[in-house]
Amino acid sequence: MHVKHMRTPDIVIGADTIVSVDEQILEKPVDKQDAYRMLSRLNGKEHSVFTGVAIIHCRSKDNQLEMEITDFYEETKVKFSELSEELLWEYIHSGEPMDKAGGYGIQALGGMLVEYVHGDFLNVVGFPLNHFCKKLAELYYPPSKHNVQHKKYDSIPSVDTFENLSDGECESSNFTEHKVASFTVPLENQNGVLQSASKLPSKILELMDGFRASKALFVASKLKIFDHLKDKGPMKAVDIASDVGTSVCGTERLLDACASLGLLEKTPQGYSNTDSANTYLTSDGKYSLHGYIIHSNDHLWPLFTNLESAVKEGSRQNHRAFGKKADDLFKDYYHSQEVKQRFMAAMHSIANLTARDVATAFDLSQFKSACDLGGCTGALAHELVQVYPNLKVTVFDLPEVIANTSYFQPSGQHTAPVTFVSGDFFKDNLPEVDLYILSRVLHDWSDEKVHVLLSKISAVCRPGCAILLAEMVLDDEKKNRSTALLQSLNMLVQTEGKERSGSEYQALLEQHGFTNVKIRVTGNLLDVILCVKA
Ligand SMILES: C[S@@+](CC[C@H](N)C(=O)[O-])C[C@H]1O[C@@H](n2cnc3c(N)ncnc32)[C@H](O)[C@@H]1O
Repeated sequence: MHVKHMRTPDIVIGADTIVSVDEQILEKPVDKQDAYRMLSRLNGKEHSVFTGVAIIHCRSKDNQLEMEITDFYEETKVKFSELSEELLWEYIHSGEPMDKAGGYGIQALGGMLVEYVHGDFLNVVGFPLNHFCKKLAELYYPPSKHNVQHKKYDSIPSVDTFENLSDGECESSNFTEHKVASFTVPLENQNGVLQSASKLPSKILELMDGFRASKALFVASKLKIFDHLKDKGPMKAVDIASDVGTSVCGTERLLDACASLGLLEKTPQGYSNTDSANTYLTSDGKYSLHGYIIHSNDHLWPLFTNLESAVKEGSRQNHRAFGKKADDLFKDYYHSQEVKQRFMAAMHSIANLTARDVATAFDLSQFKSACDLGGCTGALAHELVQVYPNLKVTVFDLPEVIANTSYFQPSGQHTAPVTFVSGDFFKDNLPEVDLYILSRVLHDWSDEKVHVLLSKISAVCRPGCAILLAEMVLDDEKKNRSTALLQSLNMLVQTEGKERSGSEYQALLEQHGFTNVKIRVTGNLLDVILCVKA
């Protein structure tokens, strides 16, 4: 680009921090409910998005041009993806700010909300640098038609006009190298006429790539790359490889893949964690998903490899994936300390992420005692006693689990009201309490076993006492967000249970004398059902 021939202009950028969507100007951070409502309205529609209002003063000297651009609106059309609650909440929980240029973080996780951009991608990100540089270049050296190439980028989101500003001299500018990593061939033929690109089934291609993307995330997590980069400045691939003990060429490719997926930031100085990698992918954060990612890699991946057999046979595939068939999945998990620890860490990470929404879905302040049956590490129990300081919570789980809970206890927290009791909820006596909690427990079991468990609870539960279920609740047509329906496949490959609809849970509960069944869809990974013993 020709800008390098001129003096550095004196540039003032104004109002760059306003993002306006449908004449709604977002100047302040919005809370997640507002964000949810606002984004829901964009579902599957095309919208004009105006961002990056620039006021530019260029002083000229020595025969160079003086320029002032005050009105620099550039209209860009953005098509928002078919938004599912799952996507929205994933995004909202990512903590991406809503209040500044690039307001919905389109260059990072926000990109998943957007199907395509007509116009200038950078304009949606914030200051329309692309157009600014183009205008400067035009003013100094009007471009010949052949210098303008049209490219199609397949990064998220798809962008249909992202002009190449290079003139050949700067073809490998940092920008083209780092921000726009993947694209297909130029679409202009020799006559300067755009060839029509065949319409790509982007959704399908994305799904075909999905397993590679998952595996890249899993391997980077296993190698603790996100831990390694936490709280550090950018690092070069060669240094990361040497610290982690991996090959330089393999590490570089993995890091580039992670950067393209928005998990890492890549700059000329090296690779660093994105904010969401720091929050969710390092192993020690409160909301770390590390445990579940490792479980997904080591346990779920081999099971999903046998999905075809699971579908043909309609049953779990532990014997094919791991060469043994235990009576139930928990015997599989608890046969070795390593597998048990991994499973508990996986449960712990999801429980931490969901506990606040589960605990607050209903007002539980009337209950004085609760028992979290199959409560595992006690993550939900600890959240409950934070929210309801007068509630005493007992975590009831198999002896192998209870013996292993100390590792997962929060430090520096008042933990007195949570107690741990070991037992088998199918066989042993259950504690007498006001509220029985079953979080991700019923989905592990067949209707037959669910009846056994519910009848045991019903027998010990006094009138007015209650059951709280936390599960991914399907809707009656089973047309939920994909997370829930993929979770259904998860249950098929590894358990005798299944995800159920609200009506199915209601019918099961009512058969055991529980009435007034209320369902709250939280928007988090788990929904909540409360019912009372008549
Ligand atoms: C899918 S995990 C859910 C853990 C936790 N409630 C959560 O939501 O994170 C199921 C839990 O049920 C426990 N469990 C399975 N069978 C059990 C039994 N017969 N008696 C007591 N607990 C059992 C498991 O050990 C495990 O902790």
